[in-house]
Parts: sequence; structure tokens; C-alpha cells
Amino acid sequence: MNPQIQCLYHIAQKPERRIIGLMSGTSLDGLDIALCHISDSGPGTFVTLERFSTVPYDDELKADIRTIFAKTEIEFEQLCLLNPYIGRLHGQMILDCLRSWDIEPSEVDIVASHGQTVYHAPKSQHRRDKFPNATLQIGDGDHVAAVTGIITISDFRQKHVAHGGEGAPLAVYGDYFMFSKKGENRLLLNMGGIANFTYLPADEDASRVFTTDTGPGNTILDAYARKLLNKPYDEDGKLAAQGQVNKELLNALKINPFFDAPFPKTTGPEVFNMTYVEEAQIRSQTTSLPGADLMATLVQFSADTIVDAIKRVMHDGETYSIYMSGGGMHNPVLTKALQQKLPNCTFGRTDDLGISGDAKEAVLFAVLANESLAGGGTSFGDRQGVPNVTMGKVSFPK
Ligand SMILES: Nc1ncnc2c1ncn2[C@@H]1O[C@H](COP(=O)(O)OP(=O)(O)OP(=O)(O)O)[C@@H](O)[C@H]1O
Ligand SMILES: CC(=O)N[C@H]1[C@@H]2OC[C@@H](O2)[C@@H](O)[C@@H]1O[C@H](C)C(=O)O
Repeated sequence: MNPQIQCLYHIAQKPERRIIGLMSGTSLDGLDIALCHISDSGPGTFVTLERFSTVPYDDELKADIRTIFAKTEIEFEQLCLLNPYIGRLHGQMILDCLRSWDIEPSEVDIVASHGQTVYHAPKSQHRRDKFPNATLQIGDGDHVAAVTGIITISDFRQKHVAHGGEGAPLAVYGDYFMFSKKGENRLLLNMGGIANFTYLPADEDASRVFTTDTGPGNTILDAYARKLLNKPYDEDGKLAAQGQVNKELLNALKINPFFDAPFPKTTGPEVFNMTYVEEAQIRSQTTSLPGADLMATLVQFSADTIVDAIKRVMHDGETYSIYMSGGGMHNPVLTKALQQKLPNCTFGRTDDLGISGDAKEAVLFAVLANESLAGGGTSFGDRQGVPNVTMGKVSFPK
């Protein structure tokens, strides 16, 4: 037997594993690196977040990725070159982190690498009959494994697509194991570039659990922060706080079939981008809106579409706890708008449940890798878009 397969077999049999989860999302702010200690699997999964770091992307890397990011037409050579480049870069970032934490690569069992999404095209979006749902992440796992010397599991989304899903959101598979609690209706709300939530009903019935995207989180806000402030984001919502919400533009922004589609569903910056806003401005005759009003309206757009989606799972007479994660939880204008519209919900962060909200998505991929190695027996019922699969491909270092 190839000794590397033997090594994988040994890791899969261990009662507990040390797994590094990696996530670099649609905000392109950096690589989230979460060193997790995970015991057991499935509903018995127990995660301790040992260390966490976000390694920021420099401006050159952001610009390189943006040349091919969420665009229908790109330079193919650039895509081809970035695939190994990002893989090697992520590998090096892991090594630098481990060194700063005084941990040897040999002390880590597995790297679970999401890669960089460069294009996301569910069928509802591309509308081309003969093609299936599609999504593409780059930063190939072979390069991460070669640089770190650690067995790497990557490319998690393709199996989901292969079984009829949209390749996202995958959060359901981790949130259910980590955060579900009998007797409490929980909503795990992640506000990254795109916002999504996981519904965890109080009866812990796996077949009722799902995650869905709700629409934009920060992606459009960040685009306008770059344009209006020359900054990566509107820190603490300072610009938005100075503006007034424009009702005409807000209503125009909400006109999109995505918002009425059934759960679970996915989207991305391919749809929700500056062109989307400019078109809504033309339709609502608000093209000369001051920057602060535009920003205030865009925050309200994210908040309203999150709330509208969440309200669809709520039942009268039930109570719900919302646990936030992702960079949007740091934007007080956004969180205040949510709380105003959902006065009967209690609001917290996943930090209250033991996992930092900044690290949650990176931890998710560590849990998905753990499940591929040691779990896989949980049924999520037969809901369309939540296939009963484990995900990820294995890359050996040699
Ligand atoms: N203090 C803050 N004030 C306002 N916004 C903030 C603040 N801190 C972070 N953010 C927002 O959070 C974003 C980063 O969020 P996060 O890292 O969760 O995104 P991501 O992982 O790339 O997204 P996705 O969930 O779509 O993959 C920033 O780009 C910014 O918009
Ligand atoms: C295609 C893709 O990368 N989607 C991301 C993105 O970021 C948030 C939202 O859009 C979510 O659908 C997904 O990530 C999380 C981790 C998920 O799959 O659950």
C-alpha cells in the first residue's frame, strides 16, 4: 500500500484530529486560517478553535484576483496561472502562521482548503438549459499539500453540484453538527460578501435543517467604499450612518427573481455588483444620490433582504435566537437595522457558542474535512439542494 494512504487511514481512525480550515471568501480581504481540534464526527462533532488568524491579501494580489473574479469574460492565461499561484501562496501562509504559533507542520493532520471562488453559476442564474449548476474555486490542493507537506482536502463544492446541489451554501453540514441545540430555534447568520443563514429548528430534525444565501452582505458596500472612500470597506458604517435611506432606490434594488425563489438558493457578486446598483438607480431616477445616502440605502438593502428571508422560516408564537458571524457583524449600521426589524429575536454572535464569528467559515471547512474522513452517516432528508454527501478531494504531499 502507498504509505500515504496508510497515513490517511490512520488519521481517519483517530478519535480526534488537528485540522487547519482555510477560507478566502468573496470579500477578497485575506485568507482565514483556523487551527481546529476536532473530536468524533456527525452530531457528536466537538470543535475547539485552537488558533485563528486572517492573513491579509496585499493590493497586488487583490488586483490580480479581480482580473478574473466574477466576470463572464477573462484572460484565460491569468486564470491558469493563478490556480497554482494561489495554492502555493495559501500553503506558504499556513507555514508562516504555524511558525508564528510555534507549531510544526507535522503536528497537523489535515489541511481543509476552500480555495478562492472565481465564478459561481447556479442554473437559476446562467439559465442555459443543457448546463448544470456550476461553481469554480481555484488554488489547487496539490500545491497546498506540496508546500506544507500536510495531506490536503480541497475543492469541496463539486461533489455537492454532482449530486444536484448548487455547490453552496455548505454551512448547513457544519452548523448542524456544531451549533444545533434541542429546545432552541437557532438561526446562524453569516454576513460575508454574500449573506446566508442556517435554520436549526428546536427539534434538531436534520431533514428540516438548511442553509440559504439571502443576497448581498458586504459585497456591494465594499465596492462603493472603494469607489467613494478609496478604502476596502466603510469602517463601522461611518459613511452609511451619515446618510438617509432612499425609498425609491431601495424598492428598485429589491426587484430580482432571486429574492422570491424557494430555499435553499445561492448567489454571488456575479449578480449583486455595481452594475446591478447602477441599473436600479436608472430605473428609480436616483443617479445623482449623494454618496452617504447611497451607502445608507445599500446597507438597508442588505438588512431588508436578510430579514425578509429569515421571516420566511419563522412561525408565530415561536422564539428565535440569531447568532451572527462574518465581517458584517462588525458593521453597527447593518446590525442595528437587523435588530430594528426583528425586535422579538435575541441577537448574539457565534462567539457566544464557542466559535469566533470571524473564524466560523474557516472552521466549517475543517468540519467538512473531518466528516469526509471519519463521518458521513448523517441524513439530511431528501430536501432539494441538501444532498447527503461528504465532500472534498485528497491531495498527498508526494
Ligand atoms: N469594522 C467594520 N465595519 C464595517 N464592515 C466591516 C468591518 N469589519 C469587517 N467588515 C466587513 O466584512 C468584510 C469581510 O467579511 P468576511 O471576511 O466575513 O467576508 P468573506 O469571508 O470574504 O465573505 P463570504 O462569506 O462571502 O465568503 C469586509 O470586506 C467588510 O465589508
Ligand atoms: C460559491 C461560494 O463561494 N459561495 C460562498 C459565498 O460566501 C457566502 C455565500 O457566498 C456562501 O454561499 C458560500 O460560502 C459559505 C462558506 C457556504 O458555502 O456555506
